[in-house]
Amino acid sequence: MTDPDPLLRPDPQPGEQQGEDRALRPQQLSDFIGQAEARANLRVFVESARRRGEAMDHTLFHGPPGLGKTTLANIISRELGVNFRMTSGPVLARPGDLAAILTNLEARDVLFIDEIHRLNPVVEEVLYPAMEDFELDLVIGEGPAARTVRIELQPFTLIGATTRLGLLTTPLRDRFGIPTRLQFYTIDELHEIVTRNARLLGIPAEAEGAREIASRARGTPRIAGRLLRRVVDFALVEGDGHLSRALADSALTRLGVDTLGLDSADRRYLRLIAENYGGGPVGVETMSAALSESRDALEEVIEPYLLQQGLIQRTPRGRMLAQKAWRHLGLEIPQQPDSPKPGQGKLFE
Ligand SMILES: Nc1ncnc2c1ncn2[C@@H]1O[C@H](COP(=O)(O)OP(=O)(O)OP(=O)(O)O)[C@@H](O)[C@H]1O
Ligand SMILES: [Mg+2]
Repeated sequence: MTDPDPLLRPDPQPGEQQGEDRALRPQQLSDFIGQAEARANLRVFVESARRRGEAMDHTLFHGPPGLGKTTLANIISRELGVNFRMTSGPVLARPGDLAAILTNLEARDVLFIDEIHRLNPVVEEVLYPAMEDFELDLVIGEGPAARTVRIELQPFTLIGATTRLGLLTTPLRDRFGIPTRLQFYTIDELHEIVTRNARLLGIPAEAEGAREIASRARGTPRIAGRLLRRVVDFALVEGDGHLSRALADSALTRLGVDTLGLDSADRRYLRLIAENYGGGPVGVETMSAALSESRDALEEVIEPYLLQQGLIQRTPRGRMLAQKAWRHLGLEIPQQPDSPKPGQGKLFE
Protein backbone atom coordinates (compact mmCIF):
# COMPACT_ATOMS: atom_id res chain seq x y z
CA MET A 1 0.00 0.00 0.00
CA THR A 2 1.24 3.49 -0.74
CA ASP A 3 1.32 5.40 2.46
CA PRO A 4 2.06 9.08 2.14
CA ASP A 5 1.54 9.81 5.83
CA PRO A 6 3.05 7.23 8.13
CA LEU A 7 2.98 9.89 10.81
CA LEU A 8 -0.76 9.77 10.95
CA ARG A 9 -1.45 6.09 10.48
CA PRO A 10 -2.74 4.63 13.71
CA ASP A 11 -0.62 1.50 13.40
CA PRO A 12 2.65 1.34 15.29
CA GLN A 13 5.74 2.70 13.56
CA PRO A 14 9.17 1.09 13.91
CA GLY A 15 10.74 1.80 17.27
CA GLU A 16 7.51 2.89 18.87
CA GLN A 17 6.51 -0.44 20.39
CA GLN A 18 9.69 -1.01 22.36
CA GLY A 19 11.43 2.33 22.45
CA GLU A 20 10.45 5.89 23.13
CA ASP A 21 6.80 5.03 23.48
CA ARG A 22 7.21 2.93 26.57
CA ALA A 23 7.67 5.85 28.93
CA LEU A 24 4.19 7.09 28.07
CA ARG A 25 2.36 3.82 28.44
CA PRO A 26 -0.08 3.83 31.34
CA GLN A 27 0.93 1.18 33.88
CA GLN A 28 -2.21 0.82 35.97
CA LEU A 29 -5.93 0.91 35.37
CA SER A 30 -6.04 4.17 37.32
CA ASP A 31 -3.55 5.80 34.87
CA PHE A 32 -5.57 4.64 31.90
CA ILE A 33 -7.69 7.50 30.59
CA GLY A 34 -10.95 6.92 28.70
CA GLN A 35 -12.85 3.69 27.89
CA ALA A 36 -14.68 4.32 31.17
CA GLU A 37 -17.18 1.52 30.81
CA ALA A 38 -14.64 -1.12 29.81
CA ARG A 39 -12.30 0.01 32.55
CA ALA A 40 -14.97 -0.14 35.26
CA ASN A 41 -15.95 -3.66 34.23
CA LEU A 42 -12.36 -4.86 34.00
CA ARG A 43 -11.67 -3.53 37.46
CA VAL A 44 -14.44 -5.77 38.81
CA PHE A 45 -13.28 -8.85 36.91
CA VAL A 46 -9.67 -8.38 37.99
CA GLU A 47 -10.65 -7.88 41.62
CA SER A 48 -12.97 -10.88 41.60
CA ALA A 49 -10.28 -13.13 40.09
CA ARG A 50 -7.81 -11.93 42.72
CA ARG A 51 -10.18 -12.62 45.59
CA ARG A 52 -11.00 -16.07 44.27
CA GLY A 53 -7.33 -16.76 43.60
CA GLU A 54 -8.30 -18.01 40.16
CA ALA A 55 -7.31 -17.11 36.62
CA MET A 56 -9.40 -14.29 35.19
CA ASP A 57 -11.75 -15.31 32.41
CA HIS A 58 -10.49 -15.09 28.81
CA THR A 59 -10.77 -11.56 27.43
CA LEU A 60 -11.01 -10.27 23.88
CA PHE A 61 -10.21 -6.67 22.99
CA HIS A 62 -11.41 -5.49 19.63
CA GLY A 63 -11.39 -2.12 17.92
CA PRO A 64 -9.35 0.05 15.56
CA PRO A 65 -5.55 0.24 15.88
CA GLY A 66 -3.92 2.45 18.49
CA LEU A 67 -6.79 2.59 21.00
CA GLY A 68 -5.02 0.71 23.80
CA LYS A 69 -5.62 -3.04 23.38
CA THR A 70 -2.02 -4.06 24.04
CA THR A 71 -1.75 -1.49 26.81
CA LEU A 72 -4.84 -2.81 28.59
CA ALA A 73 -3.67 -6.42 28.31
CA ASN A 74 -0.40 -5.38 29.96
CA ILE A 75 -2.18 -3.48 32.70
CA ILE A 76 -4.45 -6.43 33.48
CA SER A 77 -1.55 -8.80 34.01
CA ARG A 78 0.10 -6.25 36.26
CA GLU A 79 -3.07 -5.71 38.28
CA LEU A 80 -3.52 -9.46 38.57
CA GLY A 81 0.08 -9.74 39.74
CA VAL A 82 0.93 -12.44 37.19
CA ASN A 83 3.38 -12.90 34.30
CA PHE A 84 2.61 -11.42 30.91
CA ARG A 85 3.45 -13.55 27.87
CA MET A 86 2.99 -12.04 24.46
CA THR A 87 2.74 -13.55 21.01
CA SER A 88 0.69 -12.98 17.88
CA GLY A 89 -1.51 -14.91 15.48
CA PRO A 90 0.81 -14.91 12.46
CA VAL A 91 3.83 -15.96 14.54
CA LEU A 92 2.22 -19.20 15.71
CA ALA A 93 2.73 -21.22 12.56
CA ARG A 94 2.41 -24.75 13.98
CA PRO A 95 0.48 -26.32 16.88
CA GLY A 96 3.82 -27.05 18.53
CA ASP A 97 4.61 -23.33 18.70
CA LEU A 98 1.50 -22.71 20.75
CA ALA A 99 1.98 -25.86 22.83
CA ALA A 100 5.47 -24.73 23.81
CA ILE A 101 4.11 -21.44 25.11
CA LEU A 102 1.10 -22.94 26.87
CA THR A 103 3.07 -25.60 28.70
CA ASN A 104 5.44 -22.94 30.03
CA LEU A 105 2.73 -20.80 31.61
CA GLU A 106 2.51 -20.59 35.35
CA ALA A 107 -0.81 -20.69 37.16
CA ARG A 108 -3.03 -17.63 36.42
CA ASP A 109 -0.57 -16.11 33.92
CA VAL A 110 -1.80 -13.88 31.11
CA LEU A 111 -1.10 -15.04 27.56
CA PHE A 112 -1.65 -12.20 25.11
CA ILE A 113 -2.25 -13.12 21.47
CA ASP A 114 -2.23 -10.07 19.22
CA GLU A 115 -3.89 -10.20 15.79
CA ILE A 116 -5.74 -13.27 16.93
CA HIS A 117 -7.86 -13.22 13.75
CA ARG A 118 -4.75 -14.33 11.88
CA LEU A 119 -4.28 -17.64 13.71
CA ASN A 120 -3.63 -20.66 11.56
CA PRO A 121 -6.76 -22.90 11.78
CA VAL A 122 -4.74 -25.93 12.97
CA VAL A 123 -3.29 -23.82 15.77
CA GLU A 124 -6.73 -22.51 16.63
CA GLU A 125 -7.96 -26.09 17.08
CA VAL A 126 -5.34 -26.58 19.77
CA LEU A 127 -6.49 -23.44 21.51
CA TYR A 128 -10.10 -24.57 22.02
CA PRO A 129 -9.51 -27.30 24.65
CA ALA A 130 -6.74 -25.20 26.16
CA MET A 131 -9.13 -22.31 26.74
CA GLU A 132 -12.05 -24.44 27.85
CA ASP A 133 -10.51 -27.17 29.99
CA PHE A 134 -6.86 -26.11 30.31
CA GLU A 135 -5.87 -29.22 28.41
CA LEU A 136 -3.75 -29.82 25.38
CA ASP A 137 -4.30 -32.72 22.97
CA LEU A 138 -1.13 -33.22 21.00
CA VAL A 139 -0.59 -35.72 18.22
CA ILE A 140 2.84 -37.31 18.47
CA GLY A 141 4.38 -39.19 15.58
CA GLU A 142 2.91 -39.92 12.18
CA GLY A 143 0.96 -42.65 10.38
CA PRO A 144 0.03 -45.83 12.29
CA ALA A 145 2.43 -44.96 15.10
CA ALA A 146 0.73 -41.64 15.77
CA ARG A 147 -0.92 -41.26 19.13
CA THR A 148 -2.53 -38.46 21.08
CA VAL A 149 -1.23 -37.36 24.40
CA ARG A 150 -3.18 -35.19 26.75
CA ILE A 151 -1.27 -32.59 28.71
CA GLU A 152 -2.76 -30.76 31.67
CA LEU A 153 -2.10 -27.02 31.67
CA GLN A 154 -2.05 -24.50 34.46
CA PRO A 155 -5.18 -22.34 34.47
CA PHE A 156 -4.38 -19.16 32.54
CA THR A 157 -6.04 -16.09 31.06
CA LEU A 158 -5.97 -15.70 27.33
CA ILE A 159 -6.23 -12.10 26.19
CA GLY A 160 -6.82 -11.80 22.47
CA ALA A 161 -6.67 -8.57 20.48
CA THR A 162 -8.01 -7.90 17.03
CA THR A 163 -8.81 -5.00 14.76
CA ARG A 164 -11.20 -7.25 12.79
CA LEU A 165 -13.79 -8.92 15.00
CA GLY A 166 -15.65 -10.07 11.89
CA LEU A 167 -12.74 -12.30 10.85
CA LEU A 168 -12.78 -14.32 14.08
CA THR A 169 -14.36 -17.74 13.82
CA THR A 170 -17.49 -18.24 15.92
CA PRO A 171 -16.06 -21.06 18.08
CA LEU A 172 -13.09 -18.88 19.01
CA ARG A 173 -15.22 -15.83 19.68
CA ASP A 174 -17.57 -17.85 21.87
CA ARG A 175 -14.76 -18.94 24.13
CA PHE A 176 -14.05 -15.44 25.39
CA GLY A 177 -15.99 -14.73 28.57
CA ILE A 178 -15.15 -11.02 28.48
CA PRO A 179 -15.48 -9.54 24.99
CA THR A 180 -14.63 -5.84 25.13
CA ARG A 181 -14.98 -3.30 22.37
CA LEU A 182 -12.71 -0.26 22.51
CA GLN A 183 -14.16 3.01 21.25
CA PHE A 184 -12.58 6.08 19.70
CA TYR A 185 -11.65 8.59 22.41
CA THR A 186 -13.45 11.88 22.95
CA ILE A 187 -11.55 15.13 22.58
CA ASP A 188 -11.73 15.64 26.36
CA GLU A 189 -10.16 12.24 26.98
CA LEU A 190 -7.43 12.87 24.42
CA HIS A 191 -6.86 16.27 25.94
CA GLU A 192 -6.18 14.57 29.26
CA ILE A 193 -3.85 12.07 27.57
CA VAL A 194 -1.88 14.78 25.72
CA THR A 195 -1.58 16.80 28.94
CA ARG A 196 -0.31 13.75 30.82
CA ASN A 197 2.16 12.87 28.06
CA ALA A 198 3.47 16.44 27.88
CA ARG A 199 4.03 16.35 31.63
CA LEU A 200 5.88 13.04 31.38
CA LEU A 201 8.04 14.43 28.58
CA GLY A 202 8.71 17.57 30.61
CA ILE A 203 7.18 19.91 28.01
CA PRO A 204 5.37 23.03 29.18
CA ALA A 205 1.99 22.88 27.45
CA GLU A 206 -0.83 25.40 27.48
CA ALA A 207 -4.27 23.85 27.88
CA GLU A 208 -5.35 25.24 24.50
CA GLY A 209 -2.24 23.85 22.82
CA ALA A 210 -2.87 20.37 24.19
CA ARG A 211 -6.50 20.65 23.17
CA GLU A 212 -5.57 21.52 19.59
CA ILE A 213 -3.57 18.30 19.32
CA ALA A 214 -6.35 16.32 21.01
CA SER A 215 -8.99 17.54 18.60
CA ARG A 216 -6.86 16.58 15.60
CA ALA A 217 -5.70 13.13 16.76
CA ARG A 218 -8.33 11.06 14.97
CA GLY A 219 -9.81 9.81 18.26
CA THR A 220 -6.64 7.73 18.80
CA PRO A 221 -4.12 7.95 21.66
CA ARG A 222 -1.30 6.56 19.54
CA ILE A 223 -1.77 9.39 17.03
CA ALA A 224 -2.09 11.93 19.86
CA GLY A 225 1.28 10.77 21.25
CA ARG A 226 2.92 11.00 17.86
CA LEU A 227 1.48 14.43 17.00
CA LEU A 228 2.59 15.71 20.39
CA ARG A 229 6.17 14.68 19.66
CA ARG A 230 6.16 16.35 16.27
CA VAL A 231 4.62 19.56 17.61
CA VAL A 232 7.27 19.56 20.34
CA ASP A 233 9.93 19.37 17.59
CA PHE A 234 8.51 22.53 16.05
CA ALA A 235 8.21 24.17 19.46
CA LEU A 236 11.88 23.51 20.22
CA VAL A 237 13.33 24.45 16.86
CA GLU A 238 11.06 27.21 15.64
CA GLY A 239 9.24 28.37 18.77
CA ASP A 240 10.21 29.16 22.32
CA GLY A 241 9.96 25.53 23.49
CA HIS A 242 6.49 25.71 24.89
CA LEU A 243 3.35 24.39 23.36
CA SER A 244 0.76 27.03 22.57
CA ARG A 245 -2.38 26.76 20.49
CA ALA A 246 -0.96 28.87 17.66
CA LEU A 247 2.17 26.74 17.52
CA ALA A 248 0.20 23.47 17.56
CA ASP A 249 -2.10 24.76 14.86
CA SER A 250 0.69 25.84 12.52
CA ALA A 251 2.73 22.67 13.11
CA LEU A 252 -0.26 20.38 12.50
CA THR A 253 -1.25 22.29 9.39
CA ARG A 254 2.28 21.92 8.05
CA LEU A 255 2.06 18.20 8.78
CA GLY A 256 -1.07 17.99 6.65
CA VAL A 257 -3.44 17.27 9.53
CA ASP A 258 -6.68 19.16 9.03
CA THR A 259 -9.13 20.47 11.62
CA LEU A 260 -10.96 17.14 11.86
CA GLY A 261 -7.67 15.26 12.18
CA LEU A 262 -7.89 13.87 8.66
CA ASP A 263 -4.68 13.26 6.76
CA SER A 264 -4.02 13.23 3.05
CA ALA A 265 -5.01 9.55 2.72
CA ASP A 266 -8.40 10.27 4.33
CA ARG A 267 -8.97 13.27 2.11
CA ARG A 268 -7.94 11.33 -0.98
CA TYR A 269 -10.53 8.70 -0.04
CA LEU A 270 -13.30 11.27 0.39
CA ARG A 271 -12.35 13.20 -2.76
CA LEU A 272 -12.41 10.04 -4.84
CA ILE A 273 -16.02 9.33 -3.87
CA ALA A 274 -16.98 12.98 -4.39
CA GLU A 275 -15.23 13.68 -7.64
CA ASN A 276 -15.24 10.34 -9.45
CA TYR A 277 -18.44 8.77 -8.19
CA GLY A 278 -20.72 11.74 -7.52
CA GLY A 279 -20.83 10.90 -3.82
CA GLY A 280 -21.38 7.16 -4.21
CA PRO A 281 -22.45 4.54 -3.55
CA VAL A 282 -19.20 2.91 -4.58
CA GLY A 283 -17.98 -0.57 -3.66
CA VAL A 284 -14.99 -1.08 -1.42
CA GLU A 285 -13.14 -3.14 -4.06
CA THR A 286 -13.44 -0.28 -6.53
CA MET A 287 -12.15 2.13 -3.92
CA SER A 288 -9.29 -0.17 -3.10
CA ALA A 289 -8.22 -0.43 -6.76
CA ALA A 290 -8.57 3.29 -7.40
CA LEU A 291 -6.58 4.28 -4.31
CA SER A 292 -4.00 1.45 -4.53
CA GLU A 293 -4.71 0.66 -0.88
CA SER A 294 -5.54 -2.83 0.28
CA ARG A 295 -9.14 -3.46 1.15
CA ASP A 296 -7.99 -4.37 4.67
CA ALA A 297 -6.27 -1.02 5.10
CA LEU A 298 -9.44 0.78 4.02
CA GLU A 299 -11.69 -1.24 6.31
CA GLU A 300 -9.38 -1.38 9.30
CA VAL A 301 -7.64 1.95 9.29
CA ILE A 302 -9.30 4.58 7.13
CA GLU A 303 -13.02 3.87 7.29
CA PRO A 304 -13.71 3.37 11.02
CA TYR A 305 -12.87 6.97 11.87
CA LEU A 306 -14.67 8.41 8.83
CA LEU A 307 -17.76 6.40 9.80
CA GLN A 308 -17.53 7.45 13.43
CA GLN A 309 -17.27 11.09 12.36
CA GLY A 310 -20.34 10.74 10.14
CA LEU A 311 -18.35 11.61 7.01
CA ILE A 312 -19.31 8.45 5.14
CA GLN A 313 -22.05 5.87 5.32
CA ARG A 314 -21.87 2.18 4.56
CA THR A 315 -24.82 0.95 2.54
CA PRO A 316 -25.45 -2.45 0.98
CA ARG A 317 -24.51 -0.92 -2.38
CA GLY A 318 -21.27 0.63 -1.18
CA ARG A 319 -19.83 3.67 0.52
CA MET A 320 -21.55 7.04 0.31
CA LEU A 321 -20.39 10.49 1.22
CA ALA A 322 -22.41 12.22 3.95
CA GLN A 323 -23.27 15.93 3.84
CA LYS A 324 -20.64 16.69 6.44
CA ALA A 325 -17.94 15.37 4.09
CA TRP A 326 -19.02 17.60 1.21
CA ARG A 327 -18.90 20.58 3.54
CA HIS A 328 -15.53 19.54 4.94
CA LEU A 329 -14.05 19.23 1.45
CA GLY A 330 -15.55 22.60 0.55
CA LEU A 331 -17.52 21.09 -2.32
CA GLU A 332 -21.08 21.70 -3.49
CA ILE A 333 -23.48 18.89 -2.72
CA PRO A 334 -24.70 17.79 -6.16
CA GLN A 335 -28.43 18.10 -6.82
CA GLN A 336 -30.02 14.66 -6.84
CA PRO A 337 -31.83 14.03 -10.12
CA ASP A 338 -35.54 13.49 -9.38
CA SER A 339 -35.65 9.88 -8.42
CA PRO A 340 -38.58 8.00 -9.88
CA LYS A 341 -41.19 6.81 -7.42
CA PRO A 342 -41.24 3.04 -6.91
CA GLY A 343 -42.68 1.33 -9.95
CA GLN A 344 -42.71 4.49 -12.06
CA GLY A 345 -39.33 3.95 -13.68
CA LYS A 346 -40.57 0.76 -15.32
CA LEU A 347 -42.74 2.74 -17.80
CA PHE A 348 -39.66 3.97 -19.60
CA GLU A 349 -37.72 0.75 -19.89
N1 LIG B 1 -6.01 5.30 27.51
C1 LIG B 1 -4.75 5.65 27.21
N2 LIG B 1 -4.12 6.60 27.88
C2 LIG B 1 -2.87 6.97 27.54
N3 LIG B 1 -2.16 6.43 26.54
C3 LIG B 1 -2.75 5.46 25.83
C4 LIG B 1 -4.07 5.02 26.13
N4 LIG B 1 -4.40 4.04 25.27
C5 LIG B 1 -3.34 3.88 24.47
N5 LIG B 1 -2.35 4.74 24.80
C6 LIG B 1 -1.07 4.87 24.11
O1 LIG B 1 -1.30 4.71 22.73
C7 LIG B 1 -0.35 3.87 22.13
C8 LIG B 1 -1.04 2.72 21.43
O2 LIG B 1 -1.66 1.86 22.36
P1 LIG B 1 -1.68 0.27 22.10
O3 LIG B 1 -0.38 -0.18 21.55
O4 LIG B 1 -2.15 -0.36 23.37
O5 LIG B 1 -2.81 0.17 21.00
P2 LIG B 1 -3.44 -1.14 20.32
O6 LIG B 1 -4.92 -1.01 20.43
O7 LIG B 1 -2.80 -2.35 20.88
O8 LIG B 1 -3.02 -0.95 18.80
P3 LIG B 1 -2.80 -2.09 17.65
O9 LIG B 1 -4.17 -2.48 17.19
O10 LIG B 1 -2.04 -1.37 16.58
O11 LIG B 1 -2.02 -3.21 18.27
C9 LIG B 1 0.59 3.45 23.24
O12 LIG B 1 1.72 4.27 23.15
C10 LIG B 1 -0.13 3.76 24.52
O13 LIG B 1 0.77 4.21 25.48
MG1 LIG C 1 -1.49 -3.68 20.00
